[in-house]
Amino acid sequence: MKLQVAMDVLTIDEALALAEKVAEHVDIIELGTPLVKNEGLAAVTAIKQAHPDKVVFADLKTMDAGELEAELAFAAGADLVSVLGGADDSTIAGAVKAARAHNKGVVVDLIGVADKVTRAQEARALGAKYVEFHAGLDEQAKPGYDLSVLLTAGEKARVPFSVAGGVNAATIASVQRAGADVAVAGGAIYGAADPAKAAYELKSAII
Ligand SMILES: O=C([C@H](O)CO)[C@H](O)[C@H](O)COP(=O)(O)O
Repeated sequence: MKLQVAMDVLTIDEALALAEKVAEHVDIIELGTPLVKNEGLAAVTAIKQAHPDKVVFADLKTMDAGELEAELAFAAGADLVSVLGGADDSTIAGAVKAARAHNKGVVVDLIGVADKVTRAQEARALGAKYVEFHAGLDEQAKPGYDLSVLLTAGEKARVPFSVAGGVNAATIASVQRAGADVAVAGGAIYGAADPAKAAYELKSAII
């Protein structure tokens, strides 16, 4: 299982500083949606230039104009882009078309999708490299939030998948047991007193 750091910081300088600290411990560096909205695709270019050996994930959460948005991000240096599972099939297919033209990939993010298992299988059939079983920051903040719901759905879908939703040192082993291909950790890394140590510990917990 790979480890992805989700950089939910707001500036290119903060992102470069964080990536510098954690890159050696992670496989995939994600530019969080707030960062891309705040700084634009220049943030993607800056991170890819600083870390050309890492897979760079632009968390665009595209909902429309799939081919155009994906094309822009791949041209800026992204290796992976996210499209929302709630988008029309044609939006996912458009992003996949752009990905194939660049030999890159599309991750379909199932945040907010009610039937995640069915949509995961549909997204995969549309050409997604993998799907993300994801509970966003707002959903995580609700009382009774439970990561295991995502893990159960991921196991059931039988497609390549990542898991994002407050993954931390206490839960990453369960993410791997569920069969995830990628564990995504944001707050557990960028919110730690020592992000490098946190990333190292998460990576070390992966067998
Ligand atoms: O995608 C995310 C969220 O929608 C804000 O952009 C997060 O990066 C993702 O949830 C992972 O972060 P944590 O939940 O803090 O691990």
